[in-house]
Amino acid sequence: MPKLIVEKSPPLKGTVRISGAKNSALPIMAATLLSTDTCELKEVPNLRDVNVMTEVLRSLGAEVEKKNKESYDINSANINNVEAPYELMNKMRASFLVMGPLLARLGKARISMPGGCAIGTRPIDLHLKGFKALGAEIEVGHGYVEAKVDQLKGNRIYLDFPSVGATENIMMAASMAEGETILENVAQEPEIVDLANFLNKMGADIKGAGTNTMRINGVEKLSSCEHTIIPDRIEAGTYMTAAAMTGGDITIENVEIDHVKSIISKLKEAGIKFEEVANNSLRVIGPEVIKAVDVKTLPYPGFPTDMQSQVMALMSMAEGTSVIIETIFENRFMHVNELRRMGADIKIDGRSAIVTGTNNLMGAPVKATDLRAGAALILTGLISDDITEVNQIHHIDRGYSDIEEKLTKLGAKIRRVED
Ligand SMILES: CC(=O)N[C@H]1[C@@H](OP(=O)(O)OP(=O)(O)OC[C@H]2O[C@@H](n3ccc(=O)[nH]c3=O)[C@H](O)[C@@H]2O)O[C@H](CO)[C@@H](O)[C@@H]1O
Ligand SMILES: C=C(OP(=O)(O)O)C(=O)O
Repeated sequence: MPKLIVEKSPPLKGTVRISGAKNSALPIMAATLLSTDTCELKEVPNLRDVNVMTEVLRSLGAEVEKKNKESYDINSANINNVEAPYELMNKMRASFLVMGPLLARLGKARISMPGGCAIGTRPIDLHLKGFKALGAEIEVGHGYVEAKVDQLKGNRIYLDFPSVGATENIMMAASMAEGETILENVAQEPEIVDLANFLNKMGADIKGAGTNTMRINGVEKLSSCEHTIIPDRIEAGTYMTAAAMTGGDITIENVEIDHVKSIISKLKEAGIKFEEVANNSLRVIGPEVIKAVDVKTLPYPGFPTDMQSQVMALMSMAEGTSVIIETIFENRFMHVNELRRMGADIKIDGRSAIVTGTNNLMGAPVKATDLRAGAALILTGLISDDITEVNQIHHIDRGYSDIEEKLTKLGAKIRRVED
């Protein structure tokens, strides 16, 4: 199994370019199933999850051509299969996002139920509530969700929680339903806006994306379009944290500054300096001493749960004690045990982690329990004495394009080895 070897590194210096957002690319790739024409996607990140979504689309009958490292042509004119089996679902939860498009396009879908994962149980009740409200009959059994409908019909739907995935799945289905759908208490993440922009370019009629209410007028047909995926705000936040922890001075290119406001605001509070150097470029300067700050994860525009473990790594070396509260996922503290193995002083009390900074962090063999946990361990490895060996890096490859190349270019000591 490959692993990453990370050594104590000098302050990071130089420029890093952020890739397209995983959490935009995946729903947008699923949304190409709605089109009877070719969709051209640019800035698709080079990730394991994108490869899995490619496999899922091909298994449904779509033609997916990878034109170069980050551009794809996808044609779903002849999709002919409505089943996403366990073998594919099991590789990536976001595969469930094909359910809405399949229902809208073919009136049927049979999708393996996504299980929980290292960060929580992650139910799909809100997705199903939305499909039912649009007129679909749903049956759950033997590990599969089966849905069928003659014609989806617009409705008024209120989400009990602004789930990102449920918002995306329902908006994709509603974009080809008969009549108007009013979707309330929806997620407002930038990736929702990117998906709405993509669907609208294909001919959909979606208004209000980025607010808590969307109005979707169903259309009969969606066609071709060209679209560039927005930059990954979590990847950007991770490199900001790397610069902060190493006391570095780096420029991050291809970052949508509006999308990282909550991250910048928290990092500024901790003493990190930022300068907007050009359109979509940000200079990040790490201070000599990081100040402890409290963090609470929230739906966008609040502080993202996908940055919680990285900011915990930062607080592990801060001056003072911070409280980090995770409100989105009930079990997203698996990285705590690994950080403790590296000398971090962290106590858990329910959904809160109390982190007391130390300057005695030390390298150790550790495992990435999930994608962002892996990022936190790499970050901690950059400032720890001796060598950190990060195992189970398939999680990291799900969501960080070329991470060791990008970090090496900034002066980090990191390499991938095969065991
Ligand atoms: C591929 C992708 O875009 N993944 C992101 C997406 O995941 P994902 O779309 O799975 O996250 P959700 O916003 O749906 O989940 C948030 C919370 O809602 C709960 N919930 C969700 C759906 C449902 O039907 N019922 C229910 O109870 C979940 O268990 C969780 O506790 O948003 C998360 C929250 O910002 C991010 O951490 C993930 O990186
Ligand atoms: C939780 C994440 O992703 P996913 O929803 O794909 O598991 C993440 O990107 O941190």
